[in-house]
Amino acid sequence: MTEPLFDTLCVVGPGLIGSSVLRRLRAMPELVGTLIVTDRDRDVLARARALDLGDVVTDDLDAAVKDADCVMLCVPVGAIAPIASRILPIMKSGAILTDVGSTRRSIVDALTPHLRTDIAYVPAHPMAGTEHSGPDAGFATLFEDRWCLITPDRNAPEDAVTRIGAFWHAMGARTRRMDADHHDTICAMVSHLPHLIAFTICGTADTLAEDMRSEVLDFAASGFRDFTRIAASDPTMWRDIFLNNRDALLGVLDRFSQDAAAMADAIRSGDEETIVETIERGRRIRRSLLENRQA
Ligand SMILES: NC(=O)C1=CN([C@@H]2O[C@H](COP(=O)(O)OP(=O)(O)OC[C@H]3O[C@@H](n4cnc5c(N)ncnc54)[C@H](O)[C@@H]3O)[C@@H](O)[C@H]2O)C=CC1
Ligand SMILES: O=C(O)C(=O)Cc1ccc(O)cc1
Repeated sequence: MTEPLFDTLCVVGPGLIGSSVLRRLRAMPELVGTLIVTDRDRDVLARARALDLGDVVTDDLDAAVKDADCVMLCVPVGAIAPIASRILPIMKSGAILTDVGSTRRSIVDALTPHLRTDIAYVPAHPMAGTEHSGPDAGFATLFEDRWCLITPDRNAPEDAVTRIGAFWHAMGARTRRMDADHHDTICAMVSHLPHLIAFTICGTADTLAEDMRSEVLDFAASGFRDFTRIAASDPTMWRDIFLNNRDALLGVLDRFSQDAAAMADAIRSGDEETIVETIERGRRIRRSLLENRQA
């Protein structure tokens, strides 16, 4: 039998992401010895127990983390640094601290003064999720064939980075290592801006006159429907993402606004060439995305 990757893993926050990790681990008992689950919400803990997500399910954060070989924070971005700074002093020497947060730089900056030389900080962000949240929303195949972006602290030992990589491969993901700022720029473009646009477009539809608004919903074709799926995402999670990735997000939003204004100009002036070119570029991007997925 192969050695487990971690004797004891503690998941803080068994919501969509945490419970998906735990479900997969339940199906691969050889990967981790003991699973400890903690959350600040009693209802979440009751669901975690009912779903049999952990060997130990407790509301005592300190007790949950102190003997773990790896602590994985699966809480909203704004809660990561406060929890990490509280648990770092009591974590076991040689343990790994990781989180699945959707943003990096502000967390790293807040955490750096609290880091210990004998604990490796190796965040890993799975680029997979849904608009649902909570322990019941998770599923074991969520990470299959999806990317997981690993952004290790520069003092993290290679062995710890390799372990976290192996962990996410076992979750079914492909991994890529990158630095925090690069991560934030990429995610601002591929994830945070699309969510911002989805929330905004639903708001725009909602501010239409009452009679038109109900027609928008009655006749919603796939375009608007796709936006509403994304716009159904959790407000706390996305508030934290927007505020913690402010600079990168405002940067791509600015570029997007300029491009939208250029498209408006082209429509106003009847510039067919620019309109067709812009649409064709979209089609090319969609095609190459599908080809990459098949590869
Ligand atoms: N939802 C998604 O599609 C994805 C989310 N992420 C990131 O993963 C993290 C978790 O997201 P989800 O699983 O969607 O959230 P979720 O809302 O489903 O679960 C979060 C859990 O954290 C708990 N929690 C919140 N504050 C806490 C605190 N101070 N102490 C202890 N527990 C606390 C909540 O009670 C909840 O059970 C976030 O940082 C998010 O940015 C990453 C990839 C995809
Ligand atoms: O549901 C969707 O379309 C998503 O884009 C899920 C998602 C949300 C946040 C992330 O940091 C990564 C993936």
